[in-house]
Amino acid sequence: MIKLEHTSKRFEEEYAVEDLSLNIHKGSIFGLLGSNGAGKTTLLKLLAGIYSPDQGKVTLDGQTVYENPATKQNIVFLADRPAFFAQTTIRQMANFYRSIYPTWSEERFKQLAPAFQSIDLKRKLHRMSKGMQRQATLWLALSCKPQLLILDEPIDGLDPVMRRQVKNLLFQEVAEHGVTVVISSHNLREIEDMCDHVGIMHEGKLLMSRELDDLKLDMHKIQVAFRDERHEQAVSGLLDIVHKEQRGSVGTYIIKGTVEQISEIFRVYEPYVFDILPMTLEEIFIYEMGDAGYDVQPILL
Ligand SMILES: Nc1ncnc2c1ncn2[C@@H]1O[C@H](COP(=O)(O)OP(=O)(O)OP(=O)(O)O)[C@@H](O)[C@H]1O
Repeated sequence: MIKLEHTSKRFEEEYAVEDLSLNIHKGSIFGLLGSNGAGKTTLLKLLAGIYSPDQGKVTLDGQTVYENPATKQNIVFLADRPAFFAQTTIRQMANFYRSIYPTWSEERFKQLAPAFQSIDLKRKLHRMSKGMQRQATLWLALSCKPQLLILDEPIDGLDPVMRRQVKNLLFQEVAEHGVTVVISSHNLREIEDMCDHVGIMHEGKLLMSRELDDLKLDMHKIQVAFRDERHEQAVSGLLDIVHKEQRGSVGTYIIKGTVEQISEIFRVYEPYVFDILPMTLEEIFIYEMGDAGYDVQPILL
């Protein structure tokens, strides 16, 4: 379990992360969303033990991360801009990683080679394209067999085939080795595809952290047309309505609650239209955050 407790990080007088508490469970893929400057990279660097918190603490399985080599050996952080020693090949970087990660697995490195077959082991990393460098860093990271894999914008710069490949590799890591993955992204749809938990950051704070399935079960879009106007007033008093739009006789409601609870209340009045429509994660966020008092569109899009 990764735990941040009332953690803050300032640069000069400005908070990049402010009084942030968060638990990330082992074996989950946690997606961190937020606009530019929200504090995502700073949070990832706190998790990786690259930054020391100004206040609060960051622990992995109860052990402080910062300045704790024994814990940091279990963590790999891939920055949004891959960094290598000048003039090195992936084979040379692999030797370097092997020297600092006791869990490095040469067998795994070889097993993964077919997934990264476009990468020439002898080519200098600084001569590779950005997307190829990303692939190379992921290959090295997975070969370290970390407990915690922290990825800053991992999909950025990859072509669609490689995107799918990376997603599959991450799913496989979680399923087979119980790795915990934390990913930052601006892209809600990528996060929806890959993650089971999601957090939204804004101005250094965590606005929301939830399990994706819970979010989807907790809010519904309903289209309804009543037989009598008074029925609408009657149900309004019984439901947690987040948003409502009326077009002619058909109303579209966004309502919090389970499908069963909501359906039961509407069905009492036997409306002549009653449909439950699918909601995208983007819509769920917009309404959920709107309900909490935030206009989430500029935060996410
Ligand atoms: N090393 C640093 N020195 C000074 N200020 C910094 C430093 N790193 C981050 N900041 C500031 O902290 C705030 C959060 O930055 P951070 O890079 O964590 O955001 P982000 O959500 O990752 O942004 P982006 O999506 O643009 O990468 C910003 O205001 C940024 O200017």
